[in-house]
Amino acid sequence: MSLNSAQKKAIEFINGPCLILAGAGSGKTKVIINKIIYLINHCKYKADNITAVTFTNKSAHEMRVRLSEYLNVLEIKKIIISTFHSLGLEIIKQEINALKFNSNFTLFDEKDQIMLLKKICHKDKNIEDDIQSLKKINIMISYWKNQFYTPLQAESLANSHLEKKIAYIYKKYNDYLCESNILDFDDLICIPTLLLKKNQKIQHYWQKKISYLLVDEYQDTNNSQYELIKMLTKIDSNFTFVGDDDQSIYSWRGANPENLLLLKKDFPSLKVIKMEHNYRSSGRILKVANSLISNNIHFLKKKLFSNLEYGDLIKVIVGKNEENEAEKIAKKILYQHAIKKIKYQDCAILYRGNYQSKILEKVLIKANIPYNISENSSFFSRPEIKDLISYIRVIINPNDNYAFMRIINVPSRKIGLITLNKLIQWADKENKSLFQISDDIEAKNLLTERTKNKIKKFIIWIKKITQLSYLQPSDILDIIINDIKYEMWLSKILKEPNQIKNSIDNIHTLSTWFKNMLQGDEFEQPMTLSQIVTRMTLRDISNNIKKNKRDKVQLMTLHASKGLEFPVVFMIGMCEGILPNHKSIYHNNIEEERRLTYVGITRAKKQLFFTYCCQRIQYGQIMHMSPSRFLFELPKEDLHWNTYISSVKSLQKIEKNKLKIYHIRKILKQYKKLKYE
Ligand SMILES: Nc1ncnc2c1ncn2[C@@H]1O[C@H](COP(=O)(O)OP(=O)(O)OP(=O)(O)O)[C@@H](O)[C@H]1O
Repeated sequence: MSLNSAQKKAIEFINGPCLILAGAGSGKTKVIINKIIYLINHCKYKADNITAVTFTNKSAHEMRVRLSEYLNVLEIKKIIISTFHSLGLEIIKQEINALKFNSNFTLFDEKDQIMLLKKICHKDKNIEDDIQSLKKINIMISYWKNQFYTPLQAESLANSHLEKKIAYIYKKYNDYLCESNILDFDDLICIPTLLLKKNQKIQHYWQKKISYLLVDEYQDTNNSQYELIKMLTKIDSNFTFVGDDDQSIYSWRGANPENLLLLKKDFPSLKVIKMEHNYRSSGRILKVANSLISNNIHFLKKKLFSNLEYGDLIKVIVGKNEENEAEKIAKKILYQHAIKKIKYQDCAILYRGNYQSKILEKVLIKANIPYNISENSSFFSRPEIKDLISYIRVIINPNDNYAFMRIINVPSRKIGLITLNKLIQWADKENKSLFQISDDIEAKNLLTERTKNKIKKFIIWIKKITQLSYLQPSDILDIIINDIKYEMWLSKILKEPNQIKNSIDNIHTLSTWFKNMLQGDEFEQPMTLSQIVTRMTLRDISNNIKKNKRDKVQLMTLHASKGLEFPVVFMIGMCEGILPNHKSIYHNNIEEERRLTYVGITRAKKQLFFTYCCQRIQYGQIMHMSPSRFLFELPKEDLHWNTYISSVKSLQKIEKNKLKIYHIRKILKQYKKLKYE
């Protein structure tokens, strides 16, 4: 596959800062891969001086795999290919001596953060401590951190009494993290950025080490990530950032598409190269996508074009209610599969929010259509994995209170909440960790001898495991699982045999990952236990679980579909209040919703369907829905608004014509299970 002239230009421009404005499906992955190869083979860059930053761990992995077709494994291992967070972690680890904390720090994920905030807020009667309020506080703290505001600065900038209160919670939260030698995700960017700002020697070292920086999905960088980029580069550095302002869909996570414009200001010699040739979608799909996105304000103009065939009309399917909408989608898929011989796996159903998948799943099961749902929650959110990782966290850092709290009575050691509360109070009062308090439990009079013995037994066991550090990490994990009889515990607390099986499978998967990571593979160096756990907390493992390869329809949110492509795409719930959603309508943030719709449309290669329903049940009430405003922004001549076209009738016609194919009969049976008009 040869490169087009814009792609060539993008690869061969080396001397100076470069921004590639890459439209959807224009081959940006191909360009980044080829640029790395070009840097090494033609420009004599050393592999260990090249750093490529990707948006997810999954894309980092894919990049390594694709590079392995062209470079030798040793060379690939030398290139830093990671997310911003992993890069930050790398800098922290290497520069630990210049920082205030110990090298045995552990990482807090969102659930740990919420638990800590709950504890802090619980003491304050004026602050709500329900999960939604805690999440909002967490977002606020994260926002302040990413703006590099200290709790004091946050307090002085606070506009309301509530914000002042949250700034105070922020201080408590930060103090706790510092005392316990714990970092959260935002720290992984902010700490190295501040360090590089403060310490010129360290900054020069990293600027020299990363003599060529590539950043993918640049439009999704937030303020602190941009600051980190600036610390790692000089005004005339050689770098390539690839982005598409039309695919910026993470403003709710702090992403700032205006960072694209800032680049020109901060790096005046910036060369902007546009890639507008789309290799993915039919001409009609591209026309519709261009037409939609032209309603957004653009600072950097680009217009995608395609040389592929113009393609079929885009269908708008209308259901009476949600179930009927789902049934119509199911029928279309069965029709595509049976008549047009399209594989299930080539069909994707995209939606705005996970809540939309429920009825869809129900109908797909009913219609016997195999499907694969993209799990938004990471593998590490599963309770059994959380438990085991917490065990490892305590073994690495016994003072990690949240991990300690999670495991003290899992499996049950008959150490109840009352005892735990007493331990927490003592720990607070004496400014010690729960482990330290428990280690000194003999001195506490308020507990019975029996309870003390249970705690002592637990502490002795932790100490015993801590001393096994000479063993392989996977063996340590196996010992933990055996010692605590974890599988037996799961079988006891989980009622459904399926659930038990899944959980046990997950534990085995974790154990296998430990073994693999310990040995290293062609892309990764072997790791220590501490490195594995830190990496695992960082990694969105759900992306790396080997997906069942069977032929299945793909269900996922529009956000999760970014970067993917499918021959047939169904965009469902195309109505006001869903896409755009209520919140964006209320906050007048329609442009981001339009970009999200654009991302969805540009996933489709050959066929695109929009669906919506006239009535939905919301909060127990029937709501009358109107079609999404975005549908009216598309060229009329390219849409076919369907009142029901009976795919069943066409199937029956084929039957009548004596095309007695077993396959079609089977599909007809499936059809009949569904209600239809
Ligand atoms: N020069 C080329 N000739 C033919 N096909 C190409 C060329 N460049 C890229 N492609 C193909 O175009 C498709 C889209 O490429 P890719 O997935 O890299 O796009 P992208 O820019 O990352 O898209 P998006 O941002 O929408 O995810 C791929 O199937 C790729 O193989």
